[in-house]
Amino acid sequence: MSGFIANADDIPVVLLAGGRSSRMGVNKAFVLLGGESLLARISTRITQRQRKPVALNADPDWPDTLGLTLVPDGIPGKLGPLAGVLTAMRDTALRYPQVSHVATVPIDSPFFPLDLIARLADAIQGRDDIAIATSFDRDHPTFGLWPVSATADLETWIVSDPKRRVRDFLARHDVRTVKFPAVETRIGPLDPFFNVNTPTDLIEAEKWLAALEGIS
Ligand SMILES: Nc1nc2c(ncn2[C@@H]2O[C@H](COP(=O)(O)OP(=O)(O)OP(=O)(O)O)[C@@H](O)[C@H]2O)c(=O)[nH]1
Ligand SMILES: [Mg+2]
Repeated sequence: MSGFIANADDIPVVLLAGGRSSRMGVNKAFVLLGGESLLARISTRITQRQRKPVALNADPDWPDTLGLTLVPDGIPGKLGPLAGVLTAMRDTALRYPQVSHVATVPIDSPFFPLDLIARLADAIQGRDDIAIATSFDRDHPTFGLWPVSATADLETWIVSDPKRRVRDFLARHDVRTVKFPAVETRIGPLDPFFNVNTPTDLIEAEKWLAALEGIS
């Protein structure tokens, strides 16, 4: 579809926190980085550029949403990150019926680019396009813009595909990838999508945070 424009200001954001945090051993959203929980950091960072209220995809008994609207998965069984994406799409269709896309941002990447949603939105060329972030030649599909028009396809695929690999779902759609550059720090280049999955990652994230002080 030509002439389609995805306006970043119209795109709602859903933070993804519906995983098991099995590698961290405790709920990742509440581990502290620089004295602040990952969830609080991500929430503050996203609201710096975000106009619409931000929702949180997490378990229904989540202890503290920090004022974000809680949107638990509708399908049981913790079927992986795309279960969170599906929840985001469904919630968007319900609450913002005019909107073409929803953005997802996981709660475990505290240095994600501030221009993330604007740049992903710029890459969208049609109402049905997906846009995902890449850095250092790696895709980061949990940082994505997802067309609400793909909801039915994801609903069917997620309960029928035996492997549920994100790249297999992406292969069913038109995907735009957007490259984000490394962030220069005092100790070298940082991948803006540095991911905190383990206690060791958290220690490394503290180093990056210190190396960024006064920079971003
Ligand atoms: N809704 C939902 N989100 C998920 C699910 N699995 C992972 N996610 C989210 O997808 C993002 C990437 O997942 P991971 O980094 O592997 O996080 P995780 O699954 O909590 O951690 P591990 O158990 O250590 O793999 C995180 O923001 C998770 O919260 C799921 O089954 N349902
Ligand atoms: Mg992760």
